[in-house]
Amino acid sequence: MTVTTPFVNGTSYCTVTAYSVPSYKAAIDFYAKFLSLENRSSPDENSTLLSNESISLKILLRPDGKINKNVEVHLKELNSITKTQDWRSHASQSLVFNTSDILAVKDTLNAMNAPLQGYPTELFPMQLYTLDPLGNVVGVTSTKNAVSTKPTPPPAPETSARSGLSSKVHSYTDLAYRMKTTDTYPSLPKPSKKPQKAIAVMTSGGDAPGMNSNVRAIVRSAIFKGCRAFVVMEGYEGLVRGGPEYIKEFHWEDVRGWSAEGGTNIGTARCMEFKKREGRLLGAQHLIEAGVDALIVCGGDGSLTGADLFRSEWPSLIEELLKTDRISQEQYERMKHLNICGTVGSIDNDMSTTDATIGAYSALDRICKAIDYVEATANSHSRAFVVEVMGRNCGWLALLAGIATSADYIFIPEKPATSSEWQDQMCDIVSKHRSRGKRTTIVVVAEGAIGADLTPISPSDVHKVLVDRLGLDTRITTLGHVQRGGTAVAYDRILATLQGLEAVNAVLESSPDTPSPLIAVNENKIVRKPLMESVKLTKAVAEAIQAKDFKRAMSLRDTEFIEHLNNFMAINSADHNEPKLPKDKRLKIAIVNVGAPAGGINSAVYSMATYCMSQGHRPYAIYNGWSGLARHESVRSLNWKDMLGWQSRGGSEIGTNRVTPEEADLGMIAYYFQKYEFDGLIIVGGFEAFESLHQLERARESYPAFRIPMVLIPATLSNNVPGTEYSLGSDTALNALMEYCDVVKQSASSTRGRAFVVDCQGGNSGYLSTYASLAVGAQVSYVPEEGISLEQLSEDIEYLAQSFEKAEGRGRFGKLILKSTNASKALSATKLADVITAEADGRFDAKPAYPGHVQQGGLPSPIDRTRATRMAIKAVGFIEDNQAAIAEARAAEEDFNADDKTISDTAAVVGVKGSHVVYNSIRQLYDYETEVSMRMPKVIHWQATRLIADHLVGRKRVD
Ligand SMILES: Nc1ncnc2c1ncn2[C@@H]1O[C@H](COP(=O)(O)OP(=O)(O)OP(=O)(O)O)[C@@H](O)[C@H]1O
Ligand SMILES: O=P(O)(O)OC[C@H]1O[C@](O)(CO)[C@@H](O)[C@@H]1O
Ligand SMILES: [Mg+2]
Repeated sequence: MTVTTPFVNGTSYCTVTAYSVPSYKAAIDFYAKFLSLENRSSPDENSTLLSNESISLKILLRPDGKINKNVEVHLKELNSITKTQDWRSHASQSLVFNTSDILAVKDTLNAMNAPLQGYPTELFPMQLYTLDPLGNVVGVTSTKNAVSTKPTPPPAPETSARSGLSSKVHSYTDLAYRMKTTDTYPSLPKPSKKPQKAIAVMTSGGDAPGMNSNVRAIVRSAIFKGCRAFVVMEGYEGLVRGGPEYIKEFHWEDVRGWSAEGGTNIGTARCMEFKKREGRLLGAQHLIEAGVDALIVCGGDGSLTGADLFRSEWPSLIEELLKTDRISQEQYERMKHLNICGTVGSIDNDMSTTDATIGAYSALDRICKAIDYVEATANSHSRAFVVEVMGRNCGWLALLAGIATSADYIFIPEKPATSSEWQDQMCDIVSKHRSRGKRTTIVVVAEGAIGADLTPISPSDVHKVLVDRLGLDTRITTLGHVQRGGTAVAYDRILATLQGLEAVNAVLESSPDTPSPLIAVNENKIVRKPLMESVKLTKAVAEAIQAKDFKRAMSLRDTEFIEHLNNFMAINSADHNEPKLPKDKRLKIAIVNVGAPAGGINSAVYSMATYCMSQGHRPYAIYNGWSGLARHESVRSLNWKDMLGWQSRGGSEIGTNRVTPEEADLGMIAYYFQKYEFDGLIIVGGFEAFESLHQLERARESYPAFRIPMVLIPATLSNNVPGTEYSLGSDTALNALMEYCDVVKQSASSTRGRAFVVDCQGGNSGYLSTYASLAVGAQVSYVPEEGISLEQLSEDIEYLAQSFEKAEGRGRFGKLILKSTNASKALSATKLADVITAEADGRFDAKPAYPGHVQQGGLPSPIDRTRATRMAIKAVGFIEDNQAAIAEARAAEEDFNADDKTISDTAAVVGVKGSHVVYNSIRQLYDYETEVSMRMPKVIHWQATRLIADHLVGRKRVD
């Protein structure tokens, strides 16, 4: 090791270079120790890892004795300097090294001329550099040991348990780092006087992608909470059969790697016996025999109806079991109460009170991909396709697929029509589309589609009409079980995981008086709903349909379902029908994309424009962002035919760039706004779009043209726009990254002891890494909000090593480490992989992997497409609703007061917060809720998700 330490009293800088250090951790620790300023030391950006075993570290002090700002920022990256959680404080904090500190350094240096903690003296030659006030080196004095500029290799090890380290060095490393040797897995339940809870999970009904994530989360969370975890194999069939073959205890390792697997690994069935009391009686007996006192059922409406019935019957079932001596008095006493909880798993999305069921978005993904494929062949032949999708009693899949693929017509059970009505309607819209130049026709038919007289409508009925009445060359495609196949999309993995955790909490918290809960999701929030009422509501929909009370059926569906249906009808009719609004209410609305491309941007433009047309507004696109407008007057009114296919296309059809209005030319932009007489503006994009809205809002005082309602639809894979928990594109990116990780993980699994460090995009936001790590079950994720603390890194390496050790004999499992690019500028994924490999010391190795711009995704995910439609229509609604507020102010030229809250509220961000869609004024967001220099919201909504991701893989946090 070579250490050079230039400094003079009270002046410029102090450099430490440590070469050929036997271990990275040793180098850092040595460095910290020798400065005697553990809390203030850090390498700077020039830190280089020379090889697996060498590192160069440097710290700079400014002439005024303060640490250079870069270094300050860097402090959080390589050593959590102030041990504070608030990483942002580093950016503004000045850490002052005063003269006495520097003298202390000098003394320490001198003291270190003696062998330090096992390092031979010759490894620590030093120099004092004398600097002029500008920081130039004007003199060099060598200390006792002459400096060696060449890296000196460490001495050969004498004896060591770990190759490459001398025994002394080894002990130094261990001592200095207090290497964690504790088991990082949550401990299994310890014997306790209190009876341990035993929680069982089953999957039931049709399998759904994401069920495995649900089971994994329930098993691990139950164990983590000191309970025993059981699985019931084959759904209710397993309960009825009973015994250890069907009701099995599961351990932590039993669910390893399950997130990336489709279907359900614990089996499912449709069990007729459970529908009879005798079957349920057997089920109760078997549960009691296994000692299970809480049951979590992951299934659809049928399964949860069964669960609800089971719980309500429980007292009478156990009474009977006791009376007939099938259980003991003691078992009876212990099991007087059965806790039941539902996590809704079904591709149909047919359960009331939840926005989504586990598996529904995966099935939608399969459907949209299939329709996207069909679209190409349909276009080539100018054909019509009738696509049948699943959904026995629920049209959600057909409806959302209709929106996401801009299908021409859909059939859903909730909105039946008489035979002549649907035939006329379908033919009318299809022929209008055809006459305007559309070469393809896509009609989506839900499996449960019915006419007003309740007779089923089959794909061949539809086919016949398209052929007979319109003469279209028509084909039928029945997607069938392909829709349930494959691995879960990120949303389902995450939803299933979060619901699993909440289900365990719910059964542990519930008492005999609490109604059984169902774990639901409303917008972005996991919530508990009463199971019985949800089941009742769901049944009521089917009953209303049977009673031909379709209005009621629709009113019983979630408001989001109704919103989607109205949206579909509006964008589908575009300018083909008489506009809804009277002439005096019709507006000129502009849309512009700002920032990097993100999945769903085109869908937003398409939906905004078609919805505007249906309302009677005139939609305009500003091409190529603000610079396009300022330089080339790139404004065009959007017409329907030009946008064909945009709903499902990736990238940005109207072009985008990062230039803000002030950078482009605010004056010119205002001039064009005035020229085109825009009544409203929709900006779609990420942080630059956010900045743009802020600039335009602030410029209202000087430019009357901006005194119009303006709204931002957040769209960026970084998901860092203040005012929303969700930005368009973040789901597409998450899926792209997740699929990449699945592939890389598979490769890692094929090589013994292999981990991959995956470099993730997202700017200063760790959202993508965090959610991807939850979706793929990554062992570790590093994000900019936390940086990479050396202690944590050290802990993680040991934990990974243990984790590899534990996986031995249980099959091969590759491990993933997800690192946001900005989590550390010094440690790229490559360097991090090298450091980890060196520190793992032969126990495993790490390789870097760079998905890069693949993360922007190809085609937008169905979630991004359908949310884009929803947000675009909400954005147009915002512009309509705010006309009056701003029009008045506009008229009062003289006294225009941009600070008036009514006025400033007319420039807002539309976003999702918790369980609501909200509009937040840009002023409020920019002034109070944004860390502008970091391009981040002040409050990160997903902090808890990081802990959950860690918790589910058993990663231990150092602080
Ligand atoms: N009314 C009921 N009483 C008792 N058990 C029931 C009842 N309804 C359904 N079950 C049980 O739940 C199982 C699954 O129900 P079903 O086939 O309706 O699927 P599901 O849970 O609705 O899921 P999906 O619709 O996604 O396939 C049934 O096979 C049966 O064992
Ligand atoms: O796989 P099975 O038992 O044929 O059931 C098919 C049914 O299951 C579901 O996929 C889920 O309920 C329905 O959409 C479909 O009607
Ligand atoms: Mg069902």
